[in-house]
Amino acid sequence: MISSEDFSRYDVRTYLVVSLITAFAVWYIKFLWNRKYLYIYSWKVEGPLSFPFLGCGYLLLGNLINNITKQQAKSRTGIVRFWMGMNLVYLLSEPIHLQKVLSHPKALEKDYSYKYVTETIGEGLLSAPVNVWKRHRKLLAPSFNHRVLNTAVGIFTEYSVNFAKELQAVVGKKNFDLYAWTIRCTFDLICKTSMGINVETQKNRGDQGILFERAFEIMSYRMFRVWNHLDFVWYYSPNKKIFDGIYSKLYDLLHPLISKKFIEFKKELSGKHLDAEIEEESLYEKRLPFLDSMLLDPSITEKKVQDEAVAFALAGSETTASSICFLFSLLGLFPEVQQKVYEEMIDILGPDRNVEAFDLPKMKYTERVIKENLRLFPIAALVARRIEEDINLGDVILPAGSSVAFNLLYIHRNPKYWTEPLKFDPDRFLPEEIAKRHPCTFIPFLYGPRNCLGWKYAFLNMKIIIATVVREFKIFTEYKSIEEMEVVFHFTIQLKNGPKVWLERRR
Ligand code: HEM
Repeated sequence: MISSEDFSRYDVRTYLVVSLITAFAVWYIKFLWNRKYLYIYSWKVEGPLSFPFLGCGYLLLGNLINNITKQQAKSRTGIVRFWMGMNLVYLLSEPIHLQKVLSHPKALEKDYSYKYVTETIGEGLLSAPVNVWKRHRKLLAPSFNHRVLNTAVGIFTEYSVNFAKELQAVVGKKNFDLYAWTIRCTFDLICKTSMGINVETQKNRGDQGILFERAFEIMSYRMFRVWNHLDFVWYYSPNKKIFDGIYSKLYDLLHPLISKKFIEFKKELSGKHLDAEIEEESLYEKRLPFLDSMLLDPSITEKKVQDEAVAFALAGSETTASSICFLFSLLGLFPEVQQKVYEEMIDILGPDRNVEAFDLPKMKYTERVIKENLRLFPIAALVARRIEEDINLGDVILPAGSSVAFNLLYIHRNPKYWTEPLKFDPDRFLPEEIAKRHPCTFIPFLYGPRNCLGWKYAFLNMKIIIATVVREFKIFTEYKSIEEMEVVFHFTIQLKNGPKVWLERRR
């Protein structure tokens, strides 16, 4: 028998549940109504099946980049829309669309998902909101022109020579961990050139750089596995603990050194009048580590410099190291290309001379090889921006509040613009061939005002490493074709089964 007390308790519970459901339904309808224009616009563009709340989240499971590429390959218009949770995202691939959006002043803000990058590594250029980004980019850009970069060639050479010496230890060893060896070199280099700090991971065989691969993997879990967006899920996830461990290793290494530098620099500058022209000129005359140009701004805080240092350490070392891994596999796969690179280096440098700044523009064939490597394997393969104002692409309007994403792997292998896209052919980058293509068919460093700040640095770094290594070693790989070189996406792309290379001494 149900007593009257039970009955009223039951009544109250029902009342509470019904009220909660009604409140949620009202909130949800209002939420949908406020965003109705997003839904109306989205219906006009083709895209995969999506579910309430989850959107097309199922595409993000498994091999994310492959799943997205398959969807794009089906598209007739070059625009695919999909819902990432409640976020409307347009995937663009037509060069004219890319050019318009990437140069648009209201498409400079990074996508919502970068919030998780900021939460984990702070507000560096990579993920900073536009107001912070503008100021920092202006301060840092002068350090990344050819003239200033050339002042650092001696450092790049010294570290690359050490890299080649270190590699002697793995000669003949099949499937050694090339990434681990390479990132020690690129990490030491970025710390030295951008912060003026000797971290010596190459000498000590340190693991800070190696951990970045894992850090990027975890960061992409946070961004693309939508349940990790819920703070309480992330907070208790084992990945968070691993990430925090990696971050604190990096922080413990960089923080005291940067802190000391910050205090010394501010002391040195106090009372001095800073003239913009003198500041820039001083970069050429007395080589300053790149991040020092930030310290010239009296309003800059130590936290901002720390955030930028971490962003540079990640963006500047991991990308170049991964790119070198792809490149070495390709040089192993195409020995005739490797031979031509070797001959070019012998022509320019002879067998023993170190690279100097004036040698770099002469490395024309090697530059084409680097570009063809970046076409086939664009390291930062998936990037996204937020649309703050409606952008009209002709047939389609990208509504304010939506996002755009660019799958560079698809753009760079699109058969509409690249004949035999899986053929490794550096001569696609002969000047006369480049002239035939739209500039946005090849955008490994993106395009427009928020492109990669370090692209010239990356070329310089890669050219010097290649010049040093190919004169010492012949590179081999177990891969038999480019099709076999399957990639996985972890914020950057990596070879699923590693570079599979080994080295033999040339002399
Ligand atoms: C092969 C090497 C590299 C590739 C393929 C690459 C690619 C990219 C791409 C595609 C972006 C845009 C990311 C986005 O919008 O989400 C980017 C941004 C950036 N990269 Fe690179 N990068 C490379 C090397 C470097 C190096 C060596 C540095 C530093 C020395 C660097 C520093 C940066 C910075 C600071 C940004 C943020 C720029 C901004 O928002 O203003 N990158 N990079």
